[in-house]
Amino acid sequence: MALTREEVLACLRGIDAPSGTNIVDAGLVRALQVEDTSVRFVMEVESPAPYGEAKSKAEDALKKLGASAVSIVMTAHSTPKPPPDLGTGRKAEPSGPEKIPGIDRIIAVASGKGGVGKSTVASNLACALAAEGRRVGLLDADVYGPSQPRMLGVSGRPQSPDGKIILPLRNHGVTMMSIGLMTNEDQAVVWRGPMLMGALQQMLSQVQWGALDVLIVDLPPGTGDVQMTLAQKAHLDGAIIVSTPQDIALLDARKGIDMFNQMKTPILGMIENMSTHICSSCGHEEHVFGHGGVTSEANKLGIPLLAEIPLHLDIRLAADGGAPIVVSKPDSAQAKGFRTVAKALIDMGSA
Ligand SMILES: Nc1ncnc2c1ncn2[C@@H]1O[C@H](COP(=O)(O)OP(=O)(O)OP(=O)(O)O)[C@@H](O)[C@H]1O
Repeated sequence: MALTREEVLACLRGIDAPSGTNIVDAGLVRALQVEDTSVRFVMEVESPAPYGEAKSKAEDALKKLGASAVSIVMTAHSTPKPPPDLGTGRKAEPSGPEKIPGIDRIIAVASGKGGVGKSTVASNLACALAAEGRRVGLLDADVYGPSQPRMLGVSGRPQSPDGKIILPLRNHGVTMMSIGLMTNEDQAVVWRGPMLMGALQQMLSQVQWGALDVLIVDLPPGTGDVQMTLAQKAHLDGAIIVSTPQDIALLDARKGIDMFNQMKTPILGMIENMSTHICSSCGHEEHVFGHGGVTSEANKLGIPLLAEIPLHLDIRLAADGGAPIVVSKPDSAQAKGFRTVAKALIDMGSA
């Protein structure tokens, strides 16, 4: 049976940190994501060794509670190649949402569920906006599955000449930074500063973005701490919600919309991804995940439907190959939806 965030937190309150306080109240549980029976979170610790026992107890307790998959990532010092000093390793200081100097607008690309194509949409939108002449940044804030380095075809570690400012990477006209570029490839998150949330804030303020018309932020799926932190720390000009048409994805998308409404972030629109499938050999059209679900949901909620993006092999191959479809086949029917959204955002004054 699906677990709720409250059940998971209550369960984790039964696990003590070495200080004697339980790991939730000790502030160690961060970026908690509960999806059906899968639970993921980050334990923010200075050094992992003393917390190993608490981690395994938490895993056992969550499995007993009914979790089918548990992923707990400890933030810790990376030994072989320390990333640049991102500051003092302090907690994000409490402050309200702020405009980031040099960045005119910030748009979050979000989804309720993982795997619906949020990162594919974010990278194609960023490249399509760049092709329209906009100055575009892309921040990959998906701490669990950073995929933008692969999608934009960039690799290598960002340089930090003075140990403070981080120089982002650039490809296809897009300036990009990803948490994935600051970690070792086989580790989900290893951060020198102990605070993941502080790290997100620092990515916004210490990365040398230059002057941008728009920064696109690729969020982790769901409605967790990263989303909240972003909305609290940065002035978000709008959110785009990506969903596949089937009910279960829409149900989660609705939660995302609710969260943005509560945070007073305007929803610019929804995108239905994997809308129709056209067979690349025979041209037959079929609706793998149903069709029109997002359109009717958007109508119901009074939110614009920005595009219906087909499920097409070329979109996946382009994303995996490091040159999104709007770059590799800009005139194709598969690229059209993304390019239309980019133009619409510019027309609305949102990008
Ligand atoms: N319209 C599409 N046609 C074909 N393949 C697609 C399409 N959209 C996304 N994909 C593929 O589906 C997979 C998941 O997409 P993506 O990583 O963008 O999802 P996501 O929502 O960002 O997932 P997560 O949040 O879990 O990282 C990728 O392999 C991507 O290439």
